[in-house]
Amino acid sequence: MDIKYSIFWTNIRYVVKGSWIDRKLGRKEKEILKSVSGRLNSGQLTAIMGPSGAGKSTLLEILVGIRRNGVHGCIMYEGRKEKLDIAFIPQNDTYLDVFTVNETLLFASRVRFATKLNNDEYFSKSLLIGEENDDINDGKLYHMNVIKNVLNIIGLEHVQDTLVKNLSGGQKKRLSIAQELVSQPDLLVLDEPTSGLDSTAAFKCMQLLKNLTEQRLPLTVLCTIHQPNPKTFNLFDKVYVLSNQGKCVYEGSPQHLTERLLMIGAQCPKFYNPADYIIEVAAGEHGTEIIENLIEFHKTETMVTIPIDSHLATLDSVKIKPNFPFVTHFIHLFLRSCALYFRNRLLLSLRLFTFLFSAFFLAYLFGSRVGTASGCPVLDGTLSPEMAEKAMKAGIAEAKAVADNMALLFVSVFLLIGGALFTTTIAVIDELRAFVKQRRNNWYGLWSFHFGMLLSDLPNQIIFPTIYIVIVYVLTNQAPEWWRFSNFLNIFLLLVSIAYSLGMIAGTVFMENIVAAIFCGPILIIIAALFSGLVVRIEIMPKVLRYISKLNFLRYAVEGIIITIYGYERCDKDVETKVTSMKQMLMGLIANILTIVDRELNGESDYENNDYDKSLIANITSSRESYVKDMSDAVVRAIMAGAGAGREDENGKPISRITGFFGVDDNDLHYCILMLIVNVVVYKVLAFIIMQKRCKHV
Ligand SMILES: Nc1ncnc2c1ncn2[C@@H]1O[C@H](COP(=O)(O)OP(=O)(O)OP(=O)(O)O)[C@@H](O)[C@H]1O
Repeated sequence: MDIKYSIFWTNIRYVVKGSWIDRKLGRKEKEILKSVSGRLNSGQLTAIMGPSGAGKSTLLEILVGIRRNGVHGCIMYEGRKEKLDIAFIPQNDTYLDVFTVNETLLFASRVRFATKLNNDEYFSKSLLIGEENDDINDGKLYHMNVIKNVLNIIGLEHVQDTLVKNLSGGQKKRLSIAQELVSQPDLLVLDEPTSGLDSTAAFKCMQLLKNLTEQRLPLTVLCTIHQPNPKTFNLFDKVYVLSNQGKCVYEGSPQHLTERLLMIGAQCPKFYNPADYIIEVAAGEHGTEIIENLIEFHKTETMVTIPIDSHLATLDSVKIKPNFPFVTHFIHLFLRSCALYFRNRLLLSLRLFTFLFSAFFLAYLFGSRVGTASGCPVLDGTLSPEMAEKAMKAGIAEAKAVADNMALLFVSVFLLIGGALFTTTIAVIDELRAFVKQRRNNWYGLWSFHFGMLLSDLPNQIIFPTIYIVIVYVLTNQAPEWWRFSNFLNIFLLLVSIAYSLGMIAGTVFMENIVAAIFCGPILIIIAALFSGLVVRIEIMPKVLRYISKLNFLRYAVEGIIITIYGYERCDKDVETKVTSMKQMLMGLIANILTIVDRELNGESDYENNDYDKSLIANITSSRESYVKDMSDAVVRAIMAGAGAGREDENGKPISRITGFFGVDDNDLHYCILMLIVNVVVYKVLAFIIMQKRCKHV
């Protein structure tokens, strides 16, 4: 067999230190792999075997570079090939269920082909297409040919138009292999490709891999396998067996295994599967001596000989690190995200429900008059005992209506935040799991993935919330001014955009635990609500918490919405005229009363001789003008406050009582919007950074 390259690992130790809490609790570090060495030759089908928990998957992940922390020893490469393209297929591969087999492969072929074109140094025509169809300039034809050939090799032609979610377990495993084959990696690494398959399906899967190493592709395959049946076991060119102590007990061909066992004095019983026997030995079922002997034998045998003219380097340095073509990948990923968006019926229905159905329902529930409540004084401009009674009742009714409207606005805030946050969390987890594997296998980069997803979700972030806001604003008769509507809409769109980023962050941080990711949503919303001034007024918060509330995007959204709806002269001229007229009437009334008192007092002789009364009269007379004005202003304000609606600004203009209740005034609006924009940018950048960091370590 022509060996083009080898990968060898020497004295690999893997130590798990445990978390900070583990260390504090005195839990010791755990050595999972204890100085294991071995070799992988190109063009061969190699299996790592061993009892459960021996460290098979761990070794595999160390070799492909997924696990780095706690790894000691070295992994080297020797051969003439400059660069090595390694594809890793995890045990539980992730699929985008809503695509067909053909679509899945077409996407894989397109993005990987674009990468190859962008990295000339390792571009070569696909060996998967025949001579007659090798026109790589005819993109569509090229991909069709690649897919046709891969499907033929893998044996999935008959299900090419089947949705991935409808494939059997074995077919899914084949699809995983097919996705990687379109780009012809040099080394295909698979963690338990036969798990969940019956022995016939497992044999077929391994036979396929064996054929790949022998036939049309110059492929090398390394995989882990549990307990292959004899037929499957004999397919391997080499098996590498780990003991339950994390040490290698055998490295060599399956056919030589019984011979080796004999050499150390152990005998595989007749009619017994040698694979089963060596696993029993490795698990310690036949005593420790036999294991020790096998380990010793392997140690003396593992003498790595390197040809003088070979290219020797660390495996890391020869792994391909391609430059990704951003624009091409962005287009493919954008189109894929759009297709995912529309094919994911559950999410689409959830979004439609959140934004459309609930808009009509809330408008119906709150009624068409709820938005007309302005929180302004409801005095009728006359001064009479009946008026005071009427004003009191009207004021209370106004206060209740305003409270209803506030409830509607806040339900809308939480509905739109929740809708964006939850659906994004679910969608991100789905796409991110696929991304991690595909990124690891050099399909495409984070930038194109992130922006493709971001852009494909823009309609969701703009169109649905806009429809919701239009329906609610119009049907509940909110203030009929264009600028108020557009401000209101903008604030909600900014809010949805922030919620989208939060959903991304929650989905990214907890991508391995969907329950935790979903649970994060309500927690985030509750914390934001607590510091928004909605649940607890900012004024009564302890000073430290007041500062914290300044970091809260929801505070700016709530204040912005209140000013937009109730600020900026929401109380119209009519209200102002009525209040002024009432004040004047009251002024006249008080002035008349005082004049009567004045005259009465002057007519009494006693008062002429009494110094106290004289000064009283003088006081009343001299300060009458301002006194009467202040008095009437105070009485009208008291009526307004007592009636539960409306108040005055420092210039005596009537304003909605809601802005006062929340301690905001008109000048804060631009600041609120600015802060919301800042929050949008901060959360978007944060989502990207977290995604970058998170995907690096998965
Ligand atoms: N990060 C970790 N922290 C603690 N223990 C770990 C960690 N990773 C792996 N282990 C332990 O290392 C051992 C080997 O795990 P590994 O998954 O490699 O076994 P395996 O041979 O592939 O088993 P199986 O065949 O059951 O999949 C197990 O005991 C596992 O619990």
